[in-house]
Amino acid sequence: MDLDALRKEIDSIDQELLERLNKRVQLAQKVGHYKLERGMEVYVPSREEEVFGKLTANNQGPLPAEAVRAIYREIISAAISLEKPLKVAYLGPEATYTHQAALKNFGSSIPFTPMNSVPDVFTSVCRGDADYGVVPVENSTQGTVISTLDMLVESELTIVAQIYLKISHCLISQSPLEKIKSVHSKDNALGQCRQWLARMLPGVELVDSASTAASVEYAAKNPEAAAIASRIAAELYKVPIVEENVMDKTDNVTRFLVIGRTPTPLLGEGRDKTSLAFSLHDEAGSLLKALTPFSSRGINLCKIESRPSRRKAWDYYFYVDIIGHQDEPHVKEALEELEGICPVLKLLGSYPNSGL
Ligand SMILES: C=C(O[C@@H]1C=C(C(=O)O)C=C[C@H]1O)C(=O)O
Repeated sequence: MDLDALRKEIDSIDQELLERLNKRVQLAQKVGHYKLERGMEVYVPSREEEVFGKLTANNQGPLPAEAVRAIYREIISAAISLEKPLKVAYLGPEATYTHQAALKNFGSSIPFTPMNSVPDVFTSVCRGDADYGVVPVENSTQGTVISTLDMLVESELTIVAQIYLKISHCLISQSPLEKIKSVHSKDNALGQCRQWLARMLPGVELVDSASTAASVEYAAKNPEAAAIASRIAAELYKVPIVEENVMDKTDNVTRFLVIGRTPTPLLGEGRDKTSLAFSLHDEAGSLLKALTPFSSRGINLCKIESRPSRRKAWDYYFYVDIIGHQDEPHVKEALEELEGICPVLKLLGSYPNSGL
């Protein structure tokens, strides 16, 4: 085999690819002008999903589907940044899992701004300081991020996309296991490692922090403290990893939401999800009545949970995710019917049911 000849061929393909990529980006810029002139959003998650879907369906290999998606994520990220400089706020500081989710969704050409709390992310998008926000919403082991659900009902923003991220926690500290006096992390992350902590560090104080990355910053300054966070956070804040994979379940996944001001257009073919919240009258059968508009139309419910409404004691909001888009006639009809049944109904957004 002639190594030089193979490399020459690679160089020539790279040149071709680069020319084609620049051509592609120029077309995206034209689309960008069209959208900006009409006040349309530049970032369109449903169109991106269509692009990813076509590419992975037509992919002949040997590139695996995830690699095709990752490559195109970066191409589209660069295209968007040439259409309009987008600003994305996320639950920071740098190197939180939310930061990693933001990168997975928007690619590395988009500038990200860390915020101190979930409500601050919402405020930043509401005020127009950021175009989009990224927040965690639920973890497969530990459940809901309450502040996100509360903010979704309170704010006028809409969910425009979702992101799933595999979460592998590390115990991070300057001290070995036997010298650790306290373990710090976000409450949801501590919960994901509860059994491991009870087994390996019984009796050690567990302290809630604003974020996983903030707990590593704390462990950098306090030698007897440990943090639970990602490998990336340990590397960024230069604190040693004492133990990897300290979460109780290895298939530990967190779902994040991208929030924005304008709804995402329909993708279709059962590939959309809609999130909503409603309250009920205090009477027998009211939950059954509220779910019938969906079941009678064959609309699949993929999540339901309840939280205190904060309006009055023992009044609840039910958070429901359904398969379908609010612009589809059968979903629209179900929502209209539901409006007549529930004292409060709030649509939280329709968006592509993807992001894996
Ligand atoms: C070019 C567009 O704008 C953005 C860039 C896309 C792309 O590069 O394929 C796809 C969707 C949008 O987020 C578009 O809307 O088609």
